[in-house]
Amino acid sequence: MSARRSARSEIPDPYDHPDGVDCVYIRSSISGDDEMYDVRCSCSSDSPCVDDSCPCVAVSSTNYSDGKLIKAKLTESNSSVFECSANCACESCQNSLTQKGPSKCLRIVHLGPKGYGVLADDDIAEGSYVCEYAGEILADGSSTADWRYVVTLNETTSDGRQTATFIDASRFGNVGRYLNHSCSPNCALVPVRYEQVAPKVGIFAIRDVRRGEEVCYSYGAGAPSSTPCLCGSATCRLFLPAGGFAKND
Ligand SMILES: C[S@@+](CC[C@H](N)C(=O)[O-])C[C@H]1O[C@@H](n2cnc3c(N)ncnc32)[C@H](O)[C@@H]1O
Repeated sequence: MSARRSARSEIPDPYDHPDGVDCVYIRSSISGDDEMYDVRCSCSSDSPCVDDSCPCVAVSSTNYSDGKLIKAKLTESNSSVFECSANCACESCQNSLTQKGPSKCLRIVHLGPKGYGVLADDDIAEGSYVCEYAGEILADGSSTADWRYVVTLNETTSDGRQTATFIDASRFGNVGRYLNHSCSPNCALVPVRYEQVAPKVGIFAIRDVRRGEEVCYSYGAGAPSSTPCLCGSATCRLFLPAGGFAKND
C-alpha cells in the first residue's frame, strides 16, 4: 500500500456516539466476506481518474465532478459508485471521495420524540458526500440486535439478478446511524465499492442543505409501519415505512 493511501485511511472520524448509547464506533462497515476486487489503476495527474479511461471509473462510469456526486447518480434508482482504492497507484485521484471521511459539519443532537438526529452545522452543497451508513454487513439481517438500525440495500446486478445486503448498525455503527427518515429528504443512499466486493453505503446530499437543517434520507417507499412519522414535511406519509430502507424503492 502506498504511503499516500495509507495516510488517507488513517484520517480520524470526528464523531462519536452520544453518552449512554451502547454501540461501538466504527469508521466504515465491517464485512465477514473478504472477497476483493482485482481492479486497479495507475492514472497520471494529466487524467486523474475522472472518466472511463481509468479502469476503476470504467466499472461504474464517471462518479464525481468537482468533488460532488454527479446529478445522474443522485437521481437514478439503481446507481452505484466504484472508487479507486489503496491498491491503485494513481496520482491526484478524483475518484475516492468517500474514503476521505465524513463531512465535518454534522452534529448529533437529541430531537425529542424522534430520538437522536443529525443537524447540518454548515451549508452542504448538492452532491456532497455526507457520511457512510456504517455497520456490520450481513447477508441475512435476522441476527440483528435492533431492526431499527438495519438498512437493506437491494441491488440489481448487471445480469439482472436481485441481491439484498443488510447493513446492521445496531452494535457497530457511525454517525450515519443517527440520520432520521424524512418523506421529503435532503439526502439519498448510494452503494459505494472499493477493494472489497461487499458494498459500503454512502449518504449524499440530493439538494443543497442549509445550516441548521436536519440531515435525513427516505427509509423507503415500503408499506407503512405502525410508527408515526414526525418528519414534519408537507408531503409526510404519516407513518415510517416498514422493513428498513431498500435502495431501489
Ligand atoms: C436509524 S434510527 C435513527 C436514529 C434514531 N432517532 C436514534 O435515536 O438513534 C431509526 C429510528 O429513529 C426513529 N425515527 C427516524 N425517523 C423518524 C421520523 N421521521 N419520525 C419519527 N421517528 C423517526 C424511529 O424510532 C426509527 O425506528
